Amino acid sequence: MKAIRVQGLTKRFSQKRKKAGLRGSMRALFKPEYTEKTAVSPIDFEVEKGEFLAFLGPNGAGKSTTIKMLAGILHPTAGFAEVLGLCPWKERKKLAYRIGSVFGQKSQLWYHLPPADTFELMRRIYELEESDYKKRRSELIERFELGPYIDIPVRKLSLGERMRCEIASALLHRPSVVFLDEPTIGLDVVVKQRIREMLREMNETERMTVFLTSHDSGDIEQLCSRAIVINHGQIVLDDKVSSLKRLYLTRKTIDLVLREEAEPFPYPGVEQLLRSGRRLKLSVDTSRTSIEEVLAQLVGRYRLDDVTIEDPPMEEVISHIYASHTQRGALP
Ligand SMILES: Nc1ncnc2c1ncn2[C@@H]1O[C@H](COP(=O)(O)OP(=O)(O)OP(=O)(O)O)[C@@H](O)[C@H]1O
Repeated sequence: MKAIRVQGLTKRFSQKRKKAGLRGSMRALFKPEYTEKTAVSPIDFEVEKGEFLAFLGPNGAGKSTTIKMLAGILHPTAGFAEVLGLCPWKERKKLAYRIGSVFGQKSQLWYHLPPADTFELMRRIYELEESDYKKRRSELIERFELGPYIDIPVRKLSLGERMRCEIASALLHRPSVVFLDEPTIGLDVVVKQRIREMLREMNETERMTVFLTSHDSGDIEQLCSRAIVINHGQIVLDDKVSSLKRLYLTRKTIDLVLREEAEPFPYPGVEQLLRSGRRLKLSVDTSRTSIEEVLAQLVGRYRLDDVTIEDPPMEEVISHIYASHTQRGALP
């Protein structure tokens, strides 16, 4: 069964243009000029119930605009969408009871109050029955390990603690579809990993459909089964994450700080990006050699002070997709 259906969904924004200076301001006031910006070109896709979908793209690609249309916050310029059988912008209120959303860059918790108070507000907004609410609340507190934070004002929480509370608060009313817009942004590796585990568990145990946008290829690799890549408002790829990994997520960067001056590290499938003082930065082609193998070699050869492993930026993945698709003539 489909949780989300989208056909020809389009959003164009009309933007007022204003030249610099007082003259420009006067002109814009009396004779405004507008330009049209296409944020989302006609796009089509479907999401199965219980699917964990990655919706990817560089900055300004149209991800948030699409989510806003699917959540009923924005009216599209054209096209059709159905979320849980409802038209988001026509049946927004009805849909709100069945979906949840988390915007990593925008808190939904009251800043000066503890998360427990926002939970209580959510209970009222969603008209949750007292006993069911209490059961769900304890379940989420346990699963997201919120015990120590639930009664502390949000402003005093770390980003990772706050994010766990944000996600739990969005799940209080047991939504069937959840939109997560950059839920791991700004978090350190350990917290990111913990949040990923929690999300995976929720998706598996509750068969919740998750629509995730992220710039972090780690989120996608570890959580999602399918990925849709959007760029300039157009879908450029809709495929299994396993194919995305095999074809496009084939590079990782290892950044090392060594105890001694860095010596060159010639190794098949490894390219040296930087060697300066004690710093060595390498790019690993994971289709040729595994990260584990390279790390084992590095540990055997050098004494290490620090190691960071990074995924390629989304822009790089997109240009890789473009390069291979345009070669085949599949993209404009
Ligand atoms: N209210 C608006 N008015 C005019 N243009 C807008 C508006 N909202 C978004 N846009 C434009 O639409 C395009 C898509 O924006 P959107 O926020 O959907 O991108 P995104 O993929 O979510 O980017 P990011 O990853 O940076 O959040 C951008 O060029 C943006 O400037």
